[in-house]
Amino acid sequence: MSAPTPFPAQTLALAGDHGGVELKAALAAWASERGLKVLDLGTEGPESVDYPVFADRLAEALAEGRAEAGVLVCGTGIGISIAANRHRHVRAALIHDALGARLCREHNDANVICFGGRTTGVETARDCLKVFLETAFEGGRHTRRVAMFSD
Ligand SMILES: O=C(CO)[C@H](O)[C@H](O)COP(=O)(O)O
Repeated sequence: MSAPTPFPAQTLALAGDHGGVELKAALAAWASERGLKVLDLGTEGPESVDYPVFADRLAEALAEGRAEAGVLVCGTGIGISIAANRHRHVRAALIHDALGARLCREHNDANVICFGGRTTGVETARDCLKVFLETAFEGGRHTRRVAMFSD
């Protein structure tokens, strides 16, 4: 059931706090069915945990080449995206719709997509993740701007 993807992600890492645990599980199952390797970095259950820890875990997995793309989920997706973007190699986008999912790849070369488990439904998040994985970075004028993130 694997589909060709212009975003060369073979392994998708997922992480999140207790506010995102159910959405993360649904997205992990979807990604696995789609033929992606899935690296679930926790959290596993409903016990309260601190989302920066999980943003850091995912950033480390990307830096070490254990995954090429990531999904982060907390209650709103806000805190975990802020935490993830403190890492220079992470370009994390908090996404609510398919247009955002497309544009964060085309314009921003996002390598991590973030969702709110308390704000975004499973179906919407799945649609957004599909678009995210199927959309290539456009390059051109956006290359210069994205390079400025790490200057
Ligand atoms: O969305 C989040 C951060 O942006 C967290 O999931 C949220 O703050 C956790 O809240 P609580 O401890 O009340 O479950």
